[in-house]
Formats: sequence, structure tokens, C-alpha cells
Amino acid sequence: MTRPSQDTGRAPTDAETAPSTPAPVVVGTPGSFARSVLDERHPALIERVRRATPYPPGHRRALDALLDEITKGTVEPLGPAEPGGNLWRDEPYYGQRWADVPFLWAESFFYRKLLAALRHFTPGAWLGIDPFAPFKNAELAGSEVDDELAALDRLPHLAPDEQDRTLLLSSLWGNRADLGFQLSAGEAGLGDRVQGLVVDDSDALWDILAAEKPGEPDGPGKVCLVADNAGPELLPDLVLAEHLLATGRAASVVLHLKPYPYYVSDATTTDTLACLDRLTGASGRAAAVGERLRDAVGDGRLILRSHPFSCAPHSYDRMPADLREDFASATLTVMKGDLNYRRLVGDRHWPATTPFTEATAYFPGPVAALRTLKCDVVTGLTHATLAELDAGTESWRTSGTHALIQVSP
Ligand SMILES: O=P(O)(O)OC[C@@]1(O)O[C@H](CO)[C@@H](O)[C@@H]1O
Repeated sequence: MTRPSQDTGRAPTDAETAPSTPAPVVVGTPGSFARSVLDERHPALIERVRRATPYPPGHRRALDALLDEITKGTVEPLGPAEPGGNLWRDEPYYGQRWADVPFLWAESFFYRKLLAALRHFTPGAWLGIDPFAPFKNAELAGSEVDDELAALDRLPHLAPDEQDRTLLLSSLWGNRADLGFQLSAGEAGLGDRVQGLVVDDSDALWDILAAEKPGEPDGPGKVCLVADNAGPELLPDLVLAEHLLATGRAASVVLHLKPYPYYVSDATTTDTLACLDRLTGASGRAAAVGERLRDAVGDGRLILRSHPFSCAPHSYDRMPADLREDFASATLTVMKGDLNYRRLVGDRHWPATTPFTEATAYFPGPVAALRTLKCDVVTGLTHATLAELDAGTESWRTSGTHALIQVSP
């Protein structure tokens, strides 16, 4: 029954009764981005994983079964003996077609099932083995990383505000180093970066982080940096973290990592230690930054945290109290990457001009998003920017050629 409005006694309009948040993105029909991830990216990934490591017959059969399930079957729960499987027991999607469940949930569960197939959590010889390590290691060892590290030697020749901007943009564009996304790009490779950002709130970001603020004699506070991909993304994130510490923008940085391998390239503690080794094993400024980061871990100014919610199939509006407390007590939380963006604003069909501040209103403190655009979800665009983007290349939302820096103070 339609209830009359309390103020006027009249029946509410459609707009007044409409839910304030749009519908979640579901995997959906062929042709959608979400469906292409399930139909193309995940099967290709299973094949890559199978080829990268000499898995024994049981593992290979389990990979076959997973491929079969995601391409032909319905969502099946984890096996009864799977360690930690109880965390996934009460999910509402078992027995449904993969195409019919929320995209965010489907992807997360796919990665969890992949780890189960490879006995990642099962005591024994394969416990804790990262199936994505061969890709991550090759990328970290690559000559492109050598070039990026060598470029750090030029940094002191820049003015301080240019140093800030260079390191911020390097962390932002590092987000293209995402092997899942590169799998979808295929042989054509990644398109060129577009000059300029679709939203650039970097001034607001630096204002929040200003080293000396009138009326705040306590000095800098804590910055939470919610990491995304390992290797070529995590390196500039770590360099940025060191810059925030060295320039007095942060007294401490909490680096949020994944507790286990996830979304192919997502950074774990192991990946972070590998990056520190890569830095200290370089020469010049990169090595010095690496040493300072090691010291910062040692004296508690760089804190590595891996909360289980970092691999949860939910948006951050469902974060548990201890994580909320961490973000609430930070001067700024910086969310890196596309998946964190989806989880921050909610993986929903937002009109692209919905204010970012509105979509993140629940967040317990100032929050910034640094992200290259690799999925359909976006908020905070002006009508003019949206019109311009829609008039240009069709795939601006998903091609990783566009990027944004958004801040909700
Ligand atoms: O979070 P990241 O590494 O920037 O990107 C993750 C991603 O590659 O995976 C998802 C689809 O599988 C999308 O959110 C995006 O395309």
C-alpha cells in the first residue's frame, strides 16, 4: 500500500519512494563487463595458473571441476572439510546460476574456490603457496621496474610540490599493474593513458595531509593506505608512504594488505617484503628509500595489517568495528585501485554524476580514492565530463586508460 507523506498527507511520488541506493551490479547477460570477467577472464586465469606451477593430479582435477562449475554449473558451496569454510556457509547464493549473483560476490567466491582447489588453506605440502606468485615474481623482476626505480634519482631535482605530484601520480597509474585486467586486455595490450584525470581532487588530499595545520599542535597523524596490486603498483605506493613519513604528512602509515592471495595480483605481506628487497637491492635513491622503509617497519611507523575483511565479498559499508575504528582514527584513508573503489562506493549502478561524497557518506573519516577506471562503476563526474567521455572512446569506463583522484573530506 502507498503510504501518504507525513508532511503533506499526499501520496509520495516515485522519486520519493525510490530506494536511495541503486541496484547492485550482477554478473548478468553476455556482453556486460561483469559477465566477460566470469566467462573469459576467470577461465583464462585457471589455464594460466595450471601452466605456471606443476600441480599434482588432485589439484588439476579440482581446477577442471572449478572450470566446469563456473562455465556450466550453479554456485556450489566449499567442501565440508575446507579450512575456514564456515565463514562462507551462510551465503545466500548457493544453487543459483553464477550469472544471477552479485558481481562482487561472484568474483570473491571464485578466488576463494580457486584457493580451495589448490589446497592453499589445507595443512600439507601446498599450504600457503600463492598460485599467482610466478606472475608476481616475473613482474617484479622486470626491466620496467628497473626503469621506475632509477627514475627516483631525478626526484630531488624537482620542486617540493612537483615531488608530491609525481609520487602521487606514480602511485595512481601504478594501478594499471593488475594482471587480471591485463589478461582481459589480451595481446592488444593496454591502451595509452589519457592525459589529465577525469576527477582530480589532489589539492584536497594534500590539504588534509598538510604537515602543519593551524590549531593542531599535535602534529601529523596516521594515514591508512589500503593497497591493491603487488609489484609495480605496490612499489610506488611504498615510495609514497615513505614520502608522507619523511615530509611530516604522516606520523605513521598503516598499509592494509590482503591476508591471502586474491584477484591475481593483490598485495600480501610476502609481496610487500619482496618489494622492500627489490628497493634495497637497487641503487641510488631507491635503495635509500628501501632502507628507510625497513627502518619504519622496524620502529612501528609503517604498520602492515591484513584484516580478513580485505578479502570479503562486501562493500566497506559492512566493515567490522575494528576496521572502522582504524579508518576513523586516520587523518586520511587512501583506497587504491578499482576493486577497492567498487567496495568503497558500493558495486552498484550509480549514475556517474552521483557525488562521491554521497556514495561514501557512511565512511568513518576522510577518504581518498586513487584508481584507474577498469569497471563500469564510477561516481563524482561532472555532467560536462561525462558528456565528453561518452562522446569519445566507448570503453573509457573499463579500459584502464582513464584515472581519477577523489576525496571526501
Ligand atoms: O582492483 P584493481 O586491481 O584495480 O582491478 C581489479 C579488476 O581488474 O578486477 C575487477 C574485475 O575482475 C575490476 O574491479 C577490475 O577490472
